[in-house]
Amino acid sequence: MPTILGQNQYGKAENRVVKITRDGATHHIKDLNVSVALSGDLDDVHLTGSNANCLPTDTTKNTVFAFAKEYGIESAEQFGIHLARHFVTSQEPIKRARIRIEEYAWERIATSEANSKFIGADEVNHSFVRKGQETRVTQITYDGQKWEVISGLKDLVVMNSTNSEFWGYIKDKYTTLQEAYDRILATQVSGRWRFNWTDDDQRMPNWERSYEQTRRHMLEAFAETYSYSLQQTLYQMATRIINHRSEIDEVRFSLPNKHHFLVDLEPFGLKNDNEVYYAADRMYGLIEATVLRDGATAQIPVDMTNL
Ligand SMILES: O=c1[nH]c(=O)c2[nH]c(=O)[nH]c2[nH]1
Repeated sequence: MPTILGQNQYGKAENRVVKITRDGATHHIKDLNVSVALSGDLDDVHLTGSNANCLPTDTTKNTVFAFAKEYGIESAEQFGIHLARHFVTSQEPIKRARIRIEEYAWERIATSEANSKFIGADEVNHSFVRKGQETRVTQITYDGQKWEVISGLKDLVVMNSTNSEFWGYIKDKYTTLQEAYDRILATQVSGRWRFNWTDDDQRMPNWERSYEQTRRHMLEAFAETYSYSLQQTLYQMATRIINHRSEIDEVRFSLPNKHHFLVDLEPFGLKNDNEVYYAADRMYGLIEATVLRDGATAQIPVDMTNL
């Protein structure tokens, strides 16, 4: 039976491009998920095996990253228009381009140190929290005598666009990782903290205020720590909470290292001066640890933060 080729389109979907613009110490982020779909005179590609009219999806991906460097990302609309026009006007067989873009918004982390020095203090300029509320969680256990309250949050995404290094690690025959002296540090925080309130006769913490302040100390520690590893940042975040919140004795974090890889733009004659990154969603390093007040015993289950 003869068949007829109907609607068809192709391209690279979900190009996760992160562009950092450095205005002195003040950094600006554009974080996009760009999907390219091209169509046109592509019958032969499907019907005969000739790829003469096929611009590789790999090329569409490279174009997204190269354009981020060459022309910047003023807005998702401007960037999409530019890409669509490029594909349609530069390749004769390509008659239509559809560019879909999701943009992830970031806000600066306002640390009290930065606020006290007014905006412009270093800490606030390169530390970001992704817009959209995290999920706040709690678990209460009562056996008729003792209470256990473990609270926390998940899906709070944060990024430092500088002040992060990673070097001096073990190198064996399988190690290919290059040492990094200025990298992006980003993670999606899942954390739990255990209250030392265990008894109806004790005064209860103000749970709402405790959450707000714990979150604030955690974010401030993330923003203010000059990091040599995500492990070190984790320890600082947890320690800051324990040092400032007397109602909390134990903190556990599960921090995926949301890797941002510098894109090699040399093949296109472009220099990538720590500006254009590929945000990988997997694989990811997963850094987990419990930090305890001196004398406290660990009770937060090891895999609780990983839910
Ligand atoms: O902060 C980091 N900790 C690691 O343990 C690690 N391992 C790795 O490859 N990159 C990183 N980064």
